[in-house]
Amino acid sequence: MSKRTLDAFLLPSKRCKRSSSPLLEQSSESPSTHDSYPFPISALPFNLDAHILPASKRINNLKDLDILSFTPFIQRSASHTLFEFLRNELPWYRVEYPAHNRIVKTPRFTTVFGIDDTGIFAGDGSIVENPRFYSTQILKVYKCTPRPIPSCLLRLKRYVEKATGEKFNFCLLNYYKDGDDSISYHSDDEKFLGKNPCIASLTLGESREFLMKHKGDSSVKWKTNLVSGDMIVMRGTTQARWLHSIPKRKFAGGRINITFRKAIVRGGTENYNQYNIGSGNCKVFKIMRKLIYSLSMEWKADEDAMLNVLTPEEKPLPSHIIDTVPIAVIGGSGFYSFDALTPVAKLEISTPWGSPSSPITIAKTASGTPIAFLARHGPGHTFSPSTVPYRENIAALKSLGVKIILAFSAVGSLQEEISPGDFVVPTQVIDRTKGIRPSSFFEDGLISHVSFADPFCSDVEEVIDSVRVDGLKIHSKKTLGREVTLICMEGPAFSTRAESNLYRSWGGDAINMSCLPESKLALEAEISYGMICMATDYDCWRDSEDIVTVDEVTAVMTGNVMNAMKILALLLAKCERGLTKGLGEKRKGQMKFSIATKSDFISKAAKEKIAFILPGYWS
Ligand SMILES: CSC[C@H]1O[C@H](OP(=O)(O)O)[C@H](O)[C@@H]1O
Ligand SMILES: Nc1ncnc2[nH]cnc12
Ligand SMILES: [Fe+2]
Repeated sequence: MSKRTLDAFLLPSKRCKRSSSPLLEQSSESPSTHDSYPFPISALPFNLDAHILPASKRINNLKDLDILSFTPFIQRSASHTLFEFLRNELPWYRVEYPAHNRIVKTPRFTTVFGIDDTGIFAGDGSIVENPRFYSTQILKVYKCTPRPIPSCLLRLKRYVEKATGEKFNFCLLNYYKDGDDSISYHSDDEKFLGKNPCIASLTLGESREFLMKHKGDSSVKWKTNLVSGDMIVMRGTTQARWLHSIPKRKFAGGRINITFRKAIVRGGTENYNQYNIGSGNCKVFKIMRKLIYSLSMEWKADEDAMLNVLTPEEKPLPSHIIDTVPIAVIGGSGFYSFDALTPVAKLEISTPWGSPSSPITIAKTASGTPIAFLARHGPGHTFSPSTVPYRENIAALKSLGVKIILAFSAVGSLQEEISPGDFVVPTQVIDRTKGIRPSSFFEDGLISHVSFADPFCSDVEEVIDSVRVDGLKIHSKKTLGREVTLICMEGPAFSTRAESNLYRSWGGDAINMSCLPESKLALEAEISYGMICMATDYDCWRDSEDIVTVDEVTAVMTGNVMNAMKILALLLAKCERGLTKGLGEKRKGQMKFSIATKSDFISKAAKEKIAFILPGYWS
């Protein structure tokens, strides 16, 4: 099985005939290795030859400005796949360095590869003097350890060199993880680049504004919106006479910028490594990369899902969400962010009931379906199960047009056969919350009594029950041959032994604290809601050594992330396909049978408020 990220998995396979120009898989080249790399860097698993567009436009109508603009240089959809690949495969650094008695924190991730013109890498990775270098300098040991350009970036460098007629020896990359990351006004005019350096800058991922102003006259300005796949080449006196910046931008998703440069002397290598790798460790993305790597190595394709994903469109992702978002994922304990798909926006939504637990992240699958992600307890787990703003969460998702919710939850097992690490798909709930959570959208003289006989949408339940992951036990109506009952308790303390045994005597299979009122509110909002539970412990009914602790819940959850991601990839593909066949429509229009209050008695304010989740009922 070839190596795939979640995005790549959702892209059409070679067998999918509907794709006009898919990224063809490249014959398997080994990863690049070097003593200076923190881990081997994968080769490009796809061939970009058919996705390079070398036509450019020259912009030199302002004084001292000379820019070649390629819009785009790499076709849009291929550029997003490349973004995902580089974000996951490269070692990224958040460099901090001392300057003027303070610590400067670089507001973006960076990484750099290359060596200045005085040195070259020999076949064994050692550095030798460049015989073509005309200086009489004798190669001294570098203070830093230069890193050779890995094969994935060498391929890109060759495309760029061919299109520009220039030669480069460095790839310096910036990763702006979201709109809070930025770079202030500067110019790339270091002496070690020589006079009038040529710098090629390639954008991948989210679009960002690129601002330029003249050094001598700041009223002379130029700006452009750099979209994924675009490349600008700054030449001539551009660096000497102009400054450029990427300002912060609210709600922007991730963007990678690759600059190709040519350093002439050794000082260039020292400088680039000091400011873009630093002396710290590469954090965050190394960990994520490992997770995705091992996940994709073990990947077993769901053939059905593979053949039915839609062709990705050849258009840039919009910087703001204009489409509706049909599918949402709610992450529970231990599942606070959704990194496997590229985020395209972060939305702060306010509802008539207030704000949700966290900003809602929007990502898109390869076929372009937007997916919303919301962390139930907040990104830092700051809401207890009793204080989660459930109404705000469901209302915010509904306002985006969400039809299907896939809700994840960490649960205790109440049955011997459900071991920690197993997944459970509940079909029934017993409410053991204490009435302190607002559990209905209907108030203020607008009364509704909806049937909660089926707390989960049977269509979504069926989809969840249809996916299987090798080595993972899933307990469901199908495997157990009966209803699967979840107890939802108030908490925050876990149950007493007497309670735990009582729940077992009631036929409880699993226990959590957060299914309610979430599933009830989803029903009121006519959203098809299903829950995927991950068993983390045996609660306290079994014997004294087995008493549940948060540490245990977190540890099991951490070990389970890979299974959650695998299930999620399959579920998203199935739900996406299901949308075209009516999945997510089952509860539509159902609420009209539940409203008890006569229309004339409902206040205008109450109608307006409820229209946020049920638009059109009284319009
Ligand atoms: C952290 S242990 C108890 C906590 O875990 C579950 O959270 P979630 O359902 O959001 O995964 C359980 O419901 C409790 O809120
Ligand atoms: N034993 C337990 N009881 C309630 N909620 C839980 N979430 C995870 N384990 C749990
Ligand atoms: Fe720059």
